[in-house]
Amino acid sequence: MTNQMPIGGRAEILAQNGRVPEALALLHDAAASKDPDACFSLALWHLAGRFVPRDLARTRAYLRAARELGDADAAAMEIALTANGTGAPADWSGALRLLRGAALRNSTAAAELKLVEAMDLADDGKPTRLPKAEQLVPDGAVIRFQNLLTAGECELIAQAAAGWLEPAVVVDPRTGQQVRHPHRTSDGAVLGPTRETLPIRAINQRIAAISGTATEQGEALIVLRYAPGQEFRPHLDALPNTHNQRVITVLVYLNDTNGGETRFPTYGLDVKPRMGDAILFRNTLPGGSPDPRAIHAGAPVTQGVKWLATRWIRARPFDVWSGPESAA
Ligand SMILES: O=C(O)CCC(=O)C(=O)O
Ligand SMILES: [Fe+2]
Repeated sequence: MTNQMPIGGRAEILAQNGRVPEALALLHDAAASKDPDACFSLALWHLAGRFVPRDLARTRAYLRAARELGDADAAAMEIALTANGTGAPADWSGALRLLRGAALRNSTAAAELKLVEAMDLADDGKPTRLPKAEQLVPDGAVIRFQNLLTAGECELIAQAAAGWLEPAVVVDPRTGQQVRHPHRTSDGAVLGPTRETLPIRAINQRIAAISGTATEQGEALIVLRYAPGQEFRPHLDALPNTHNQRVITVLVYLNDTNGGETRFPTYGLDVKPRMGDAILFRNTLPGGSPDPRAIHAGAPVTQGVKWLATRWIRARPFDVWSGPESAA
């Protein structure tokens, strides 16, 4: 039986049973005989620092090897890490070259390439034009950018997230069990650096551009899906204790929604979700402490679903790899 299991799975079981040297020998031998699954497993272990020390340069080398041996998942991850600068300086044009290669063999990559080629981008993948900012409240505390994303871009983000959605959960302090969060009842998916396909990278750079921030200040893009009745109750996005505060939030609506308005009680403002529109607001006062006026909520959806992408932007570059409180 076990021999039918991909080599990565076999190595995983060995390593979990404390037989790490055997697991590594198995993977290294298989990688030397050009097994793509062994190369991909070694890439992931070095990326996560699982069973081996973390080593991003090795991650990149093993991803390249797995891609050259025909592994489509490795190819996708290599493209993402090339563009976002994980393991080597960010290289948009190198990533685009890899995507052009992948698009010849893979329909997902081909669809991504088509979307990226339709964008007006500079050589570093940054946008050359932006929609104009529209102040929704007199002091400019909430700003809207209509049609920041195209319908095709919205659809791609929702599709990319669909496979990773999980219910928002918290740990019940009494039982230690994970339970659904009554405060935020939607399902969510985190599109972190390994899932940052080129369209998503370009969109993250667009969000950075409208907010006047560096792309590296953004946390991973989060996609939320609300079913009828689901909501995000009034809250502040700023964190209670942090050295690197969430200064700005950008929300992008991925579809037209019935109900599900983003509500700002301080301003008596309800923003109706319209596909492709983004809103931006500040979460902190000039001194850096949380601004209570930024309280907001996602009202319950009345019919159909609401798809939303959220980018929380920190005061300084934010390294998703070394934990929420670390600043690069
Ligand atoms: O669903 C909404 O409109 C609000 C979402 C939100 O507040 C957030 O993602 O931080
Ligand atoms: Fe929020």
